[in-house]
Amino acid sequence: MRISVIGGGYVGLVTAACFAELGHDVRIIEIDKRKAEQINAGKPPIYEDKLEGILKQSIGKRLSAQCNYDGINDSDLIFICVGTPPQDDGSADLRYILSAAESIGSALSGSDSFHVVTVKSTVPPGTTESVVVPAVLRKSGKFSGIIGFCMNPEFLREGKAIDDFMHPDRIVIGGQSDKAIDVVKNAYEKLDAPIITTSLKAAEMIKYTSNAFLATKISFSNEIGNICKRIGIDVYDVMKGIGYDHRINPYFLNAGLGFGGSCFPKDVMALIRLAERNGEEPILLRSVIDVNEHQPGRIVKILYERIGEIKGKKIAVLGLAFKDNTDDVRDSRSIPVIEELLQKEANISAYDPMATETMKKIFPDLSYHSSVGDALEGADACLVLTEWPEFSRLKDEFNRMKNPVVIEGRKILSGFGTEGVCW
Ligand SMILES: NC(=O)c1ccc[n+]([C@@H]2O[C@H](COP(=O)([O-])OP(=O)(O)OC[C@H]3O[C@@H](n4cnc5c(N)ncnc54)[C@H](O)[C@@H]3O)[C@@H](O)[C@H]2O)c1
Ligand SMILES: O=c1ccn([C@@H]2O[C@H](COP(=O)(O)OP(=O)(O)O[C@H]3O[C@H](CO)[C@@H](O)[C@H](O)[C@H]3O)[C@@H](O)[C@H]2O)c(=O)[nH]1
Repeated sequence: MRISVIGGGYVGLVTAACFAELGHDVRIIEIDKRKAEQINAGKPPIYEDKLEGILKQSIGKRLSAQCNYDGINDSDLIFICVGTPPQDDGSADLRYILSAAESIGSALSGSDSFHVVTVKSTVPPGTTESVVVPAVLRKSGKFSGIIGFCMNPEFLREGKAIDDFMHPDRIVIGGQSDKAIDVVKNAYEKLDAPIITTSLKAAEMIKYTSNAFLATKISFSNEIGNICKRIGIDVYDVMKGIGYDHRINPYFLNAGLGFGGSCFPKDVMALIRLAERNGEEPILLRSVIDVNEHQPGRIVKILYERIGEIKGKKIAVLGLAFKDNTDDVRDSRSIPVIEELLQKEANISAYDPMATETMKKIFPDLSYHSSVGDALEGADACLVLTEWPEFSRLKDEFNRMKNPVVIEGRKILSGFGTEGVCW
């Protein structure tokens, strides 16, 4: 099958690489010339496990990137994977979606064959119908039915994106017609996963609901963790105890600094705005955000309780990425922690296995180190902010600190009597 993927960012690149791996001919349209060149050189602009290997195998054969929309009228299936960042009020900014839809429409204007335009970006319910369909039809000069429309949300996690794409729990396809849905189904035919077909709007809502539910589990664990901390209970024991109940399950119950990344905070906020605009009071979703906003401040409060005045002290910060196995720092929980430490005039000594360069764009003046040991040298305290597995193996490195005060965001260290933010 011939597929075009609009947007060569995280989701676009992973989607394109995986479809190429599944044997399709894939063209990426990425307006950022530098990114398109990097992709064509087999160098992913983002770090993602296994991505570079797949890219190198496919590029120039079944996969290519370009900056314009030329030739997409050859494609049976076109995926829109552009960003939907938050606006100032938290609602989703749909300008990239609109612009991509208009460009697709113009590019399809001369074509006589059937194409399916599929939104993979996370968009508020109603967007495909009210923004994408009219823009594509207007610019192409075609009628509904000549072009098919689907919405196929993506559930990949950064750091595990290739495996998530290739082994999904389910594939959700919302569509206007069976004919359009069948084209999308065919693209995935080599994958072994249940396919759920719905309306366009329901598919869009499934994505927000999935992220909001997972974020709710995390905020719930954090609230229980905060109570546990007060009364001397390890919340990780408690969550293990409830996670064996199959109605609950053990996933996404890890308490700590809360959820970061480019999806959960933005998508829960967008859902809140959607509810409000439709006259609903999203009481629970607001609490999910409230709990999340408070977690980073807790680690600084514990730090103050342990070492007193923070001004002028050397604080080692281990972990900058929003989670392990990525160099992505978008909405990382380390950002509010570092901001508060800087406000209190701490000297920050930072280390991350992968995210130093990305974090330098936000905090250029921190003292960054290339090893944990160097970051810990002479430190008055250490905060562990990201759940990198390599931190769980740390031992002698802590001997380089001035004071053995180590406070963890997530429970990954063992055997040091370290303290956690909520246990
Ligand atoms: N990052 C994730 O893990 C993840 C997972 C699932 C879903 N999503 C959703 O997928 C969407 C994309 O997220 P992302 O993280 O890949 O974003 P991103 O910002 O990394 O990538 C978007 C890319 O689209 C390009 N672009 C913008 N307008 C364009 C246009 N008109 N034509 C061609 N290219 C254009 C940008 O230059 C950028 O490279 C968002 O809606 C996001 O919520 C993200
Ligand atoms: O028990 C947990 C699990 C995760 N987190 C944090 O939650 C955030 C998000 O983690 P994760 O979901 O693993 O990463 P993402 O790449 O943001 O993936 C989420 O967001 C994507 C974009 O929408 C979806 O596609 C995925 O299904 C969804 O898991 C990170 O800050 C994690 O540290 C916790 O605090 N506790």
